[in-house]
Amino acid sequence: MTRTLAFQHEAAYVDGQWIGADDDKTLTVRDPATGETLGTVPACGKAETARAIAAAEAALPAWRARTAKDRAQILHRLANIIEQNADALGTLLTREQGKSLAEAKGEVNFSAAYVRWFAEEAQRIYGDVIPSPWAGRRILVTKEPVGVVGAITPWNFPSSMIARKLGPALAAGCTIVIKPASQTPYSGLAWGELCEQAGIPAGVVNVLTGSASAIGGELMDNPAVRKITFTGSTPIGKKLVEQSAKTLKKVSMELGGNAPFIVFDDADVDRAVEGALIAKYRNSGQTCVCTNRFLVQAGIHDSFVAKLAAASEALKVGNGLEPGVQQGPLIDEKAVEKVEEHIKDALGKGAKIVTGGHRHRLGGSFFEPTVLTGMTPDMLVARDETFGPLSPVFKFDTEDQAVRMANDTEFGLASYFYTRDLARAFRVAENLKYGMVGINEGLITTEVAPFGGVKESGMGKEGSKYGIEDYLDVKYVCVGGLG
Ligand SMILES: NC(=O)C1=CN([C@@H]2O[C@H](COP(=O)(O)OP(=O)(O)OC[C@H]3O[C@@H](n4cnc5c(N)ncnc54)[C@H](OP(=O)(O)O)[C@@H]3O)[C@@H](O)[C@H]2O)C=CC1
Ligand SMILES: O=C(O)CCCC(=O)O
Repeated sequence: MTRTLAFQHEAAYVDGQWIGADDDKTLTVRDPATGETLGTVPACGKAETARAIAAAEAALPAWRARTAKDRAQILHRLANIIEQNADALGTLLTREQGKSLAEAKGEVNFSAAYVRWFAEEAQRIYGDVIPSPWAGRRILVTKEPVGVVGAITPWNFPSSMIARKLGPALAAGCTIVIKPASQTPYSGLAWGELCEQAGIPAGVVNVLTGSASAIGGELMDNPAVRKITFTGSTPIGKKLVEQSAKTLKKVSMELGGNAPFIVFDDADVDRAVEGALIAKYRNSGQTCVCTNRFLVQAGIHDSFVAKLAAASEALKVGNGLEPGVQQGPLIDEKAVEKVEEHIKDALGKGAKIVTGGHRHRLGGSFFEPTVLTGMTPDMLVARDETFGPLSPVFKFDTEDQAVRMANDTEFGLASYFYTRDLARAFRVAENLKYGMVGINEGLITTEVAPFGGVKESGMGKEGSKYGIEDYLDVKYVCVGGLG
């Protein structure tokens, strides 16, 4: 096993063992900032996945039999270990993903926060006693772990997307098989070492890298897996829902978005620009809750655009390991091509570049933070998630028009708007067909609130008291013969 960075494992973690692929095949992992090869990970397939599922199934009875307090203590220990190693885990994350070290460490600490939150929730899995319609009987409701969970996670948050799945799964008494994204597998494999250090028994957590279709296929087909949790693109999410229907598993899907960021004439424009920067450029625009469309009311359009452009231009682009860098590279060349395609399409239909618009002089997959104006609904970016540092500004006149434009998408994940009018705040929040709404705030993700979308952005919630429900089955017990 080669190991150059702390927590960098070049092996999959199955049943408490570090293993290679059966055929010794590997995948290469690159640093998106330098193009340098970081190392390899096993290219596992169906057989290794079946063994991981069998290990998770074997570990299930003992794990679910532990007291909630015991599971909570272990999860708190896991959170402590993550926090103690935030620097090393953050560095590993920046190397494989590209985001700035500050954001990477923030993500790692956020992982710890999820684990800690669910350590607490483990102890609040309450049932009910329902008033019985029959004399001599009692109606009890209990909640039980669903069983083995299959988790598939993306490259944009290679640590925290695992935390929001592993945390509730383990808290509920489930065991888990995780497939991290192939571009960022090390932060996923690091969970193996973290769980080992926390004393989580072999088989409770398994992490496999390799072929998405082979690992995913086995996770979907194997009847022992009772729940699938996925974060990634909508087309793959739909495919997994279809595949998992053969064995009728519970599913949670955190899929794509097309977040509107509406700024009304009565907004505090400086506050809106501050929120816009984080809602747009966090992780270089590569989050599913990133603003995809700015909708700005005519009266403040020009001043908002001028301030947003100045702030976008001032962002420091570079290798995420360098001090002060705010914008790392995009994940790969394909991601850059998508941003270019959206810009080219918009310019062809009449948009204007206010700032940026091109590949960054640093080369590779670095891209200039970009602001476009003169946007219209027929442009690609109005429908399709850019997943990059592109701020397209659409102008509107009335509140009704803004809400109509915001809702004119098949997605429904995050939305944001800025206003100082209280009645408008409630009206617009209620009319936005989104799972999450930020009013006068551009960063709303927290472990204590329910994260999730409606429409084609998916189903299920992660984080909060709701986030554990998908990992539980409700059982009704009727006790008779009580006289
Ligand atoms: N909601 C979100 O947070 C995310 C949204 N996206 C959106 O999706 C676009 C494409 O990104 P991309 O990385 O390709 O997203 P994908 O949905 O392809 O990948 C997400 C995860 O799913 C896995 N996967 C891919 N194909 C299958 C399959 N057939 N069966 C099982 N698992 C599979 C991937 O594995 P592998 O890495 O091995 O291919 C990865 O672990 C982005 O530009 C963005 O718009 C992307 C990432 C996160
Ligand atoms: O992009 C995602 O899938 C999750 C975003 C998490 C966050 O907002 O930190």
